[in-house]
Amino acid sequence: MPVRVKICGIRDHVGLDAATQAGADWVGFVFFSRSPRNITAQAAGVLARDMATGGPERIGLFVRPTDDDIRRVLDNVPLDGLQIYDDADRTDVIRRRFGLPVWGAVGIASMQDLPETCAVDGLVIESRAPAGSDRPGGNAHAFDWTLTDGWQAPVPWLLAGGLNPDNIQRAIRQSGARAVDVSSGVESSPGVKSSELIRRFVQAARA
Ligand SMILES: O=C(O)c1ccccc1NCC(=O)[C@H](O)[C@H](O)COP(=O)(O)O
Repeated sequence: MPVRVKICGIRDHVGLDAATQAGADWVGFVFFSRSPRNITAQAAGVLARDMATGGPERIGLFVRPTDDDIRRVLDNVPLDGLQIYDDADRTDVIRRRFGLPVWGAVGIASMQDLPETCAVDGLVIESRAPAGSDRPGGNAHAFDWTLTDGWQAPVPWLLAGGLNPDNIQRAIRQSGARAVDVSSGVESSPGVKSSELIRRFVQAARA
């Protein structure tokens, strides 16, 4: 089974088309106002509805969302899953309330941070936000990939944080990941996706 790839922080057709053509498994829309990748529900709705069946699945990212935050997005955007930050206690409730698969994002600094159990459908394992960052993800910040090598993950998981076309093969080798998630590493500037970097990233991840 080839390594599965998520291209996160899609904001326009350039990024979406590049991710689709490269054969990405998922694309992510970030609903977090402090992110350079923030997208409105209206704009994400246009992109998400334009996507052909059989292409990438559509994941919505939220940081400590209220039910209303999620509902407002779902009223406009057909999503296939939710990725939740900083709200481990509520992920199970969110999952049952909205009837969609939920991934929990976990920032790790040491092996002790790797969950042994969880009430989500998937985990996004990424580095803890560096000091001074005002967002829990999308920081282009990598962690020691060997930490996950040999980890008995309770559910399928994605490796994230600081990945790019030049380090992805080493990251996969060292971490044992079978799915990966990238945002900053396929951008020409914060929030602006590069078709060429997306193509190179997916190709390298699957090589
Ligand atoms: O991208 C953001 O700005 C962001 C803001 C708040 C929560 C999550 C965010 N991004 C998540 C991702 O793009 C990925 O899941 C992951 O963090 C990889 O990011 P990067 O290190 O930029 O590749």
